Amino acid sequence: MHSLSAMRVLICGDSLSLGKLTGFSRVTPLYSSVRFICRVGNGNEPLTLDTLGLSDKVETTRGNEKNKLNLGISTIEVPKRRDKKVSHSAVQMKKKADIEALAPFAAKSFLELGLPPLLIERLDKEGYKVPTDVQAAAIPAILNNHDAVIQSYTGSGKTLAYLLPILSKVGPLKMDDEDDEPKNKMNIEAVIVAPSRELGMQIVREVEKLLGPADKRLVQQLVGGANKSRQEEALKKNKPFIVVGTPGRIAEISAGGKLHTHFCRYLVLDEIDELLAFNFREDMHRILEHVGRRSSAGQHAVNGSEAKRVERQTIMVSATVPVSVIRAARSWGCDPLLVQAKSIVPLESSPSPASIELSGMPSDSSAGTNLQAQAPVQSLPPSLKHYYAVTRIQHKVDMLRRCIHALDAKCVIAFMNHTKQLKDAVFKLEARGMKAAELHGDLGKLTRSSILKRFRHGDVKVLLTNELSARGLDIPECDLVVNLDLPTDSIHYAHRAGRTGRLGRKGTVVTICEEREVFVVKKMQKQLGVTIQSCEFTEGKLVAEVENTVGVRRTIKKTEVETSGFV
Ligand SMILES: Nc1ncnc2c1ncn2[C@@H]1O[C@H](COP(=O)(O)OP(=O)(O)OP(=O)(O)O)[C@@H](O)[C@H]1O
Repeated sequence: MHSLSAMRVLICGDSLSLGKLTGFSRVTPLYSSVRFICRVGNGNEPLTLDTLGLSDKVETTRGNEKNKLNLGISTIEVPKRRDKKVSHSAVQMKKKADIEALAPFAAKSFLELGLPPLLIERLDKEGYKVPTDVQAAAIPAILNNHDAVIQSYTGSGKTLAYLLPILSKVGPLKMDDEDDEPKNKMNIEAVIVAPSRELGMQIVREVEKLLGPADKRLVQQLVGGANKSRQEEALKKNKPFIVVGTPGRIAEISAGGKLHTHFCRYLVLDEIDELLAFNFREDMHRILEHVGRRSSAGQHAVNGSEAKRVERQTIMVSATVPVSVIRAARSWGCDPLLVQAKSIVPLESSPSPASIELSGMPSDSSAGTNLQAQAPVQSLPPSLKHYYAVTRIQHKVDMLRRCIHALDAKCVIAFMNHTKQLKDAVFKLEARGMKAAELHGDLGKLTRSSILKRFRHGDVKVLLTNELSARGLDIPECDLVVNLDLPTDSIHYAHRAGRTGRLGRKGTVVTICEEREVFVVKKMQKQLGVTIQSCEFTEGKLVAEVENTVGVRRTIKKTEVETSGFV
């Protein structure tokens, strides 16, 4: 039997404005709701990536006891938005029915999550048999119409965590009982925003895979750098129900009147903390104001009154969720939930407990935008091994080469901070017989995608790149990430590092730095809650230094490191 162990009541109507956060104007929720959450023990073992034959040792910051709890979520609509009070007993009366809507963390198959048969068939065909933890948590929450912030470590399957519930409700794979026709045939039903073209195209490919060859035209990419007129023609001709793009291009086509998103049901903001960056501000403003918004009379505001917002579902996603995201989510969404692997909690009113737990450090309650103070403790895959090696600046590329040999790495991403240095590093590696290529934003879209293709296919062994490639890129074969320049903070470290060790695979991250930079590595180690070991590359081997319990340094040869499972 389930036993009720906790209940919370949350009244919607956050007074925090987005303008305070990012300079955007306020986004007003259309309605208010009271949502209550009942945790019940279910006695089942939660699903882990072990069931996929992959390791998953990450625990949520809420502790083991809470990880074993399941969560029932439900919403009672309340007529008035801000000040209507709902009695505790009314919430309790609803409680029993809501327990039915538990997120099945222990799901062993996609069927258990309530996905439609056609979609499950497609998943099966593509080799997706078992949901990951974050998918098992997020899919029921989104299917139950909740706004959500999805946070879990890099490579844990967040893309399908939001795509699957959306494809269950709209498009050709949707459930039988869903409306057959969108309210307006020209209308887009889901908009997915990503901060880079590469990530946008990767999401498009994922949707295309699931839709299959016959229906893949029903997803349209709207990424920058590509031909805008062609994108507009495709929108008109193919009438896609879902678009995926970068903020600039989506906003541009929308402003030109070629993208009809007023009736849109879903807005997904992938890599939300990156989308909050200043350079996206105006485009994001337009997207948030237009997607899923319409006036009560057709498309226009009546008597100058502000257009009302329809019940758009807003889903925000990232491996790192600093306070700025929590605040934006409260402002843009309606009673958003924080969905993590094996944990669903409401984003409660300030101070923000979620971000405190994520950081493992006290929250900056003032501006809430100090990313460096918000360490992404849960953002790194558990399978990753971290090292740093000290050298002089002029020897960094040579050390990279020795590092690749020592680890016998097959597919390497090396990060530098300045575009100018990339070419030089490529030249040095190629001169030593190592296939390398540079990837950065100054290259054209076609060049970028052709380089990525060669890298994915193994024709290029080392990809030298900058921050452009740190977010979201999924190259499962990548077995080594090297920081040739230090990332700006621990959040950037986490996203760079997350290009390897995806979905439980082994991966190694090596930061090559100067002696004077070691303290920064130590600081990131502390913020991230991982061990970044000092190492050297000698005689073709990685020689790691470990500190024993009494603080005396000793050196272990690579063979020793291997036996203890470090590499
Ligand atoms: N249920 C599943 N079974 C098998 N493979 C899966 C499953 N879900 C996702 N994957 C694969 O796992 C890999 C990582 O997924 P995805 O890119 O969505 O991770 P992510 O959490 O979004 O990472 P990041 O934070 O870096 O963006 C992809 O190759 C994806 O195809």
